Amino acid sequence: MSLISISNLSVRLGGHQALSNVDFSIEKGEIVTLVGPNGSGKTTLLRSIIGAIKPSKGTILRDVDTRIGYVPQSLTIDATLPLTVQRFLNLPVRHSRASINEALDQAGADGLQARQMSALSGGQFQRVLLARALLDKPNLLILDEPTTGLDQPGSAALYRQIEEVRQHLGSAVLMVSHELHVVMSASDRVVCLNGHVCCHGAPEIVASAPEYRALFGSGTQGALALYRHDHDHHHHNHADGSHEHGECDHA
Ligand SMILES: Nc1ncnc2c1ncn2[C@@H]1O[C@H](COP(=O)(O)OP(=O)(O)OP(=O)(O)O)[C@@H](O)[C@H]1O
Repeated sequence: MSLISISNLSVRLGGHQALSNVDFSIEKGEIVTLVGPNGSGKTTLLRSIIGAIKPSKGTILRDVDTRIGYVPQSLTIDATLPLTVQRFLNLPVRHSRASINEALDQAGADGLQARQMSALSGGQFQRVLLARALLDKPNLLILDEPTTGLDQPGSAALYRQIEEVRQHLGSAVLMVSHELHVVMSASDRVVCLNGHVCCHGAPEIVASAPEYRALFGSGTQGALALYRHDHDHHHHNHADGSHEHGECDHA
């Protein structure tokens, strides 16, 4: 059975239709990247998978063996609140010192135990979030734009760390990424979301799809298009929210 198997998922948030009729699954050990413009429902899909958002329609099935580790897009910690890394990793559930040390080590954040959360650099903070996600030895690691706020070298280093973790744990990885080289080189599958699944498949198949090109284009313009998502394809049946793969239904 798939680690996660989603069918016909629709989510409404405060009167807004965030997701419509999404089918999606993730298998053991695979790396799946979610791409899509801002507001396209990527975080909503991830939060639905971890059970933080209740779907208005559809089903999300988890294999009994599925253990999820989740790294959120951002986490605000009150800077006036004294909170060491060690204590943060013991919330809400206490873990042994050995497990905490091991998780920090795997996340490349060894030695930060006694530091204040509010005093960490962006890269260290993301690594501590990664360590927290590793505490329960997940076989599915879910990361929502893990390199947000990091510069290029910091971001490359974090992706290397994630790859190391994946090899060590043999876990599947589901992540949102805006970084083209990561999407293209490090994913088994790419899912392009825009309220519905626009397009999905192996990176090279998705890359040749008009929907993907509308997102990525080429060069700098392509990187910008990722955020703009010039939508030059037609959505048949979009008004009723039905699923549409267009010319990219190769998966
Ligand atoms: N609590 C809420 N109430 C109403 N609308 C919401 C709520 N949370 C999210 N939305 C809307 O749902 C849509 C999907 O949001 P989501 O955060 O999933 O997008 P995203 O693809 O992760 O975006 P980004 O790339 O900017 O992180 C957006 O239009 C957003 O404004």
